Amino acid sequence: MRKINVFDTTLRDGEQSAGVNLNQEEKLEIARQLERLGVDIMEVVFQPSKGDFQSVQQIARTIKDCSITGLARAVQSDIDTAWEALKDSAEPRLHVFIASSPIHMKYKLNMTPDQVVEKAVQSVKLAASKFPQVQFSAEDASRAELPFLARLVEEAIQAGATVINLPDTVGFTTPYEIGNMFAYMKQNVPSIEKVILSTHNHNDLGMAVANSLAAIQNGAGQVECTINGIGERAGNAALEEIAVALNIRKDHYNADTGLTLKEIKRTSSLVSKLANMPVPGNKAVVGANAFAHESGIHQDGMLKNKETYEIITPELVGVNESSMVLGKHSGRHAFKEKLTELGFAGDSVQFQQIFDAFKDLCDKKKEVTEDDLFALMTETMTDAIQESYELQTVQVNYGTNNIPTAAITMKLPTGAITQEAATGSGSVEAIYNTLERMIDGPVSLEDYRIQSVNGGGDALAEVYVQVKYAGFESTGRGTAHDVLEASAKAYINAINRTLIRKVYGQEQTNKVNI
Ligand SMILES: CC(=O)SCCNC(=O)CCNC(=O)[C@H](O)C(C)(C)COP(=O)(O)OP(=O)(O)OC[C@H]1O[C@@H](n2cnc3c(N)ncnc32)[C@H](O)[C@@H]1OP(=O)(O)O
Ligand SMILES: CC(C)C(=O)C(=O)O
Ligand SMILES: [Mg+2]
Repeated sequence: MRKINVFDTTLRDGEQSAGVNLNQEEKLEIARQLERLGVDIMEVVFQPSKGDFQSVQQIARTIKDCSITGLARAVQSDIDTAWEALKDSAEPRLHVFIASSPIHMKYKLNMTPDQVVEKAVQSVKLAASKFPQVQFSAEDASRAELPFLARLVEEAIQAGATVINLPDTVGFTTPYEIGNMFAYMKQNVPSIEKVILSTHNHNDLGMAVANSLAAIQNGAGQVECTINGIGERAGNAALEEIAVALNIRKDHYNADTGLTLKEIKRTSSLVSKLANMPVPGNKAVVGANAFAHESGIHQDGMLKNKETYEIITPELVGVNESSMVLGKHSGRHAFKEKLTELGFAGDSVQFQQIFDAFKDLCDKKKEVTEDDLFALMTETMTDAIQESYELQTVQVNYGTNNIPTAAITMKLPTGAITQEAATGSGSVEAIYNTLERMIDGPVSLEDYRIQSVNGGGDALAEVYVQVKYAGFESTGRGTAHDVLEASAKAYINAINRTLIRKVYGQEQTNKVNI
């Protein structure tokens, strides 16, 4: 099995993402996490500003378990500044680059190919006189002429480079082409075996990871990448995708990174938060949906054997567990599983009724949550349950000069009709004090909210309550044209729901909001 060195450039090329600007503490926090992840090399800066300079020195002094590198143009002052910033690190390293494609040499550098070779040699020699490890990058290598590229690389090796990087700077190449470029170097650069070959790919055509893997297959022993694939323009190759692809497909690549993969999710979240770049839900390996299953056939497969639809275990990359999202594509197996998880075991007649209600709800909502399900279950069961409280009449006597008094007639779960009256500081409290007397046991009102369902003078009042009763917390709703009647109904609805919980054996600690 070949060991592939991971060269993380989140703090250099990643920070080149439009809009990303990490401060000193943030950089150090990311560097520490990259060390925990186990990257081999961390590129932390290019041309440090005053603030950056201190940050780089701090990282260089703090991080012990991986090599720290800076980036420099083929310019003496860049190399000197990088040395000052990095000389205290455990294994200082410099990455020197110069462009190698005709378009870059002619228009950007205004140099001939011979001048580029000369500059490259001078700067690699200078870097090698200071740094124990020197990497040379032929910028825009994927658009360079191969014979010239081979000459430039050979000269850089002769000058003292220990790593040669062939970047696809503008994300232009394809897996097939990059494979050919690496194979060409192996065949046409006499000293190639003395160095480690590195690959560095951008994602302009969405092929950065595929190109990195193709380069590895064709001899690259180092891969340059960033967490979450952040970086200049469309970004760099995503570290987590490369590392997991190599790990899962060892059979195919026969190569591995040796990273502590269970640190991946944490690293991704940290970088996303500090760089203020949200990770798309469908992003491979670290997206919120990477281990979420929504459709019935997949969920059924997952319940029978997870390997039917999951090639990566969530635990491998530090995600707690995969999830089944209930939605309009879900089937009976997943639905039943969820109900069982919630503590309901209903018989088959009820199950079909609840499943139909669930499908109706899916037409109205994008995602059905556990709270929705619990509401659905309790509503269906409230209708079905024989033993429940039922409001018959409510009458309230209210006046500015007398104490509000409520009188209520109610059918009890036993079927008996009973009447009761009580006072309160307001009409609603009078109703609730009366109901509490009629219900067996103390009830604590935790929340009460009221709203109108539709505008106008004949609007319906909707009341929402949350109560604690018989060791359970439960919610209830009631609607009526009159707010007092709606209040009484909501309260009774909440009490009936706790009765259902008792019947269906919900854990007493469960709290479900509707
Ligand atoms: C592919 C990459 O990702 S390369 C890294 C890109 N990252 C960055 O540029 C971020 C940091 N950059 C900076 O802080 C600034 O651009 C600096 C300090 C490096 C240079 O700033 P300035 O001196 O103002 O120059 P500016 O950025 O406008 O232009 C770049 C100059 O470097 C030259 N140059 C570019 N690459 C190289 C190289 N590898 N070796 C030598 N010179 C180079 C350009 O030809 C241009 O030179 P010119 O001024 O003679 O025309
Ligand atoms: C500095 C080099 C390696 C680079 O970032 C690129 O070519 O994309
Ligand atoms: Mg780059």
